[in-house]
Amino acid sequence: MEILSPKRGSRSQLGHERGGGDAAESAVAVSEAVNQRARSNTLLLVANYMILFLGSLSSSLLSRFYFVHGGSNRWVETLVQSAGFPLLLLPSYLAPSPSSRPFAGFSRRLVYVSLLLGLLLGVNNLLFSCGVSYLSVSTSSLLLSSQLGFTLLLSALLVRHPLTFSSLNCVVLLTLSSVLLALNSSGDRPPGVDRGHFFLGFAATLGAAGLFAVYLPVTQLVYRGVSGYRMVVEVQLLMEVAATALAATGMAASGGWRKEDAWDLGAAPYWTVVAATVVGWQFCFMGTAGMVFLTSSVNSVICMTALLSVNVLGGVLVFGDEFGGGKAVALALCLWAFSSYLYGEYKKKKKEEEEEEAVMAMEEGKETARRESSEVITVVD
Ligand SMILES: Nc1nc2[nH]cnc2c(=O)[nH]1
Repeated sequence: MEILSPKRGSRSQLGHERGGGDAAESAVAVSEAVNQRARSNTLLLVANYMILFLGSLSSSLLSRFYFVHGGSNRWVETLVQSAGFPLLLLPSYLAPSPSSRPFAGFSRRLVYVSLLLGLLLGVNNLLFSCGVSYLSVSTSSLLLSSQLGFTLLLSALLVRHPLTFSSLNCVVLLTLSSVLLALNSSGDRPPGVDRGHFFLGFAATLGAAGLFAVYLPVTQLVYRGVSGYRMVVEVQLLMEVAATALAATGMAASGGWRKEDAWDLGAAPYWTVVAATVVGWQFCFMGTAGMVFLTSSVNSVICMTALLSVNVLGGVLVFGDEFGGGKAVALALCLWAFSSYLYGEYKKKKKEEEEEEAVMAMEEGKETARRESSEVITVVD
């Protein structure tokens, strides 16, 4: 997985920290510094994978729970995806940063770009919740898997992401897994959804897949201008403020937050589900943002789409959905695609680190030799 520029160490800084000694000693110091940096990046990455996994699974199951128990307001399902943005103030204040003032590194342009991207995310959220409410889980998973191909293409165009065998192979296998999942879905059209609404859900989900494929690489471009993880959280916070404003305006225009008469579990479970969904979505989107920052938009969309299949399994375990041979093969295909992709990327990253370490050690060796020879010349003089 490529680790983007903000995490790379400064060679001259690392080299001069020792201030003298022989080449071997300096090389060890350089190697230690590189390893330390790699270790903390890996830790952050693993934490992000876990956050994304928890967020995706919980938000998917809770959204399903909401609709299963009579919830029907698509604006509510749109709003909950971003309304938890104040929670991001927590990691924003906890994240280590050279500057203590929040949003200190923000130019006016970065604020505008973040808000604009947030509006795009808001439209995506609305389309996504329309799809979830009108389609079965497997049909929406199938349609959303098209975001893999779109993102691969747009990332190649916008951020010059290299098309590797590992990523292409994974995209093809995950797409096959989703097709298989859809072919094995028993009730394609959920009860109570007429043909018109079914096709509306179909078009909305394809729209969401397309918008997400634009959102991810553009976000990756924006992250080239940020100084660290804390700024990533702050960009995400601004995006979600804009997405929330969009959802709140839509909800107000459609009559505000009305009591949902068809809800069959009472007020306390209703608000508990809404609150838990808000938290779940924050995990999901922060996991995605961190993944884009630490790796790439392609890696991020691969993780999100692989999780769609895991969410289908969650539906089987929690809601007792049918689990036939087709779903089992689809899930196995998905796990195989994802784990072979991760392994391929891990090997690539290891090789890159070794190469970088070798180059840094060589440069450090040259620098020490140059310093020693100039000291000899001074003594002779
Ligand atoms: N378009 C889109 N929106 C999402 N929101 C949360 N997950 C997704 C996803 O996989 N695709």
